[in-house]
Amino acid sequence: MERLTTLYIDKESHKFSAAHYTIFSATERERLHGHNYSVSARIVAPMGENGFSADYNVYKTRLKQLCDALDEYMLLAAESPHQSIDESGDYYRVRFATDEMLFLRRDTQVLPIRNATVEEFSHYLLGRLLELSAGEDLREVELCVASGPGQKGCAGWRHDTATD
Ligand SMILES: Nc1nc2c(c(=O)[nH]1)N=C([C@H](O)[C@H](O)COP(=O)(O)OP(=O)(O)OP(=O)(O)O)CN2
Repeated sequence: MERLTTLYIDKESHKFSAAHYTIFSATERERLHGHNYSVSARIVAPMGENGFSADYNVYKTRLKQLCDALDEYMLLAAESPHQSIDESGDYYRVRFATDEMLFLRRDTQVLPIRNATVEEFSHYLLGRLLELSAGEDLREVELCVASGPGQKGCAGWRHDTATD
């Protein structure tokens, strides 16, 4: 029987501070505000002969890199059905219901997500982590994003054995 191991990576340094607003409907959104988000991961991989599975330092480095790419930005959801985002010189011009908002482009990340929520951030970051980990023998990855203590969203991936 194959031996599998689960690695948990939950480091205080895996965090990003960002501004956002959650969109609830075509006419309702939160006010702009910020969170200190923290990112953690669970990785299932086969045990090697020498009692070592996947090198967690590799995944720590990647998670840090992903957090740094979002740190101290305004995060906008490009795929929201309720807002439009256009480039206007140095700014992104965002239209939501009757609101028009300008954000400096250099302070802003426009992400391929439908809402600026912990669940969408977790799916986005999981996708990015899997891209960085392509070709590695991983069986499951779960990535969680917390907007504060006690509230988080997680996205999961499982190796598709049908394609082996
Ligand atoms: N399913 C989700 N629901 C909500 C999300 C989310 O990402 N996914 N996000 C928010 C808000 O952006 C944000 O979390 C504000 O939350 P709130 O609980 O009001 O404030 P705090 O984070 O400061 O938490 P406290 O419990 O008040 O300390 C809302 N919903």
